[in-house]
Amino acid sequence: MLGRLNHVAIAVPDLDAAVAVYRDTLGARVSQPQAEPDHGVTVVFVTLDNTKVELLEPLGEGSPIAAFLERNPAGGIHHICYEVDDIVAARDRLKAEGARVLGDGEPKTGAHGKPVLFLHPKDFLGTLVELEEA
Ligand SMILES: CC[C@@H](C(=O)O)C(=O)SCCNC(=O)CCNC(=O)[C@H](O)C(C)(C)COP(=O)(O)OP(=O)(O)OC[C@H]1O[C@@H](n2cnc3c(N)ncnc32)[C@H](O)[C@@H]1OP(=O)(O)O
Ligand SMILES: [Co+2]
Repeated sequence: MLGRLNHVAIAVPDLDAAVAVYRDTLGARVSQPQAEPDHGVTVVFVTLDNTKVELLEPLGEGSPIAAFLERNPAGGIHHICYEVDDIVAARDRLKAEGARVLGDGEPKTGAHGKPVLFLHPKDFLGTLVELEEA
């Protein structure tokens, strides 16, 4: 079911400071910040040869990453995103196996303009998993 690793996401308290670390200290290619109000985050993508790193800063009230940053004030790895060919088929298969799909269970449009879903970290070895349709 799983395809490529699309991105690893890092939640950060200060996006400008995080961009400086990746762009200036690590010498990586970084995108412009992209507000994603439907997801409660602002995103910057770091493009690597084989995958991406997604830097996430909370946006607005009730951001889904707010509690994570309260527990990890310096930031930390927040989720891992895998590509799937058919996100609805993947969701239905995972639900049938007892995995919890977060939110209302319907795919939302993610930062790449493609459908995404999130799976509960307690069902996946303590790691929040995002699925993105390839
Ligand atoms: C930009 C769009 C998109 C893209 O295209 O890439 C994105 O990436 S959007 C990214 C932000 N959106 C989301 O993360 C949506 C899905 N996430 C959620 O709904 C919530 O974050 C959550 C997973 C339900 C957790 O919310 P929280 O408020 O922290 O809930 P709890 O406090 O009840 O936590 C329950 C339990 O799970 C542990 N936890 C929480 N977050 C993580 C995590 N990121 N990784 C690992 N474990 C996590 C938390 O510690 C609790 O554990 P216990 O204390 O042991 O109960
Ligand atoms: Co993501």
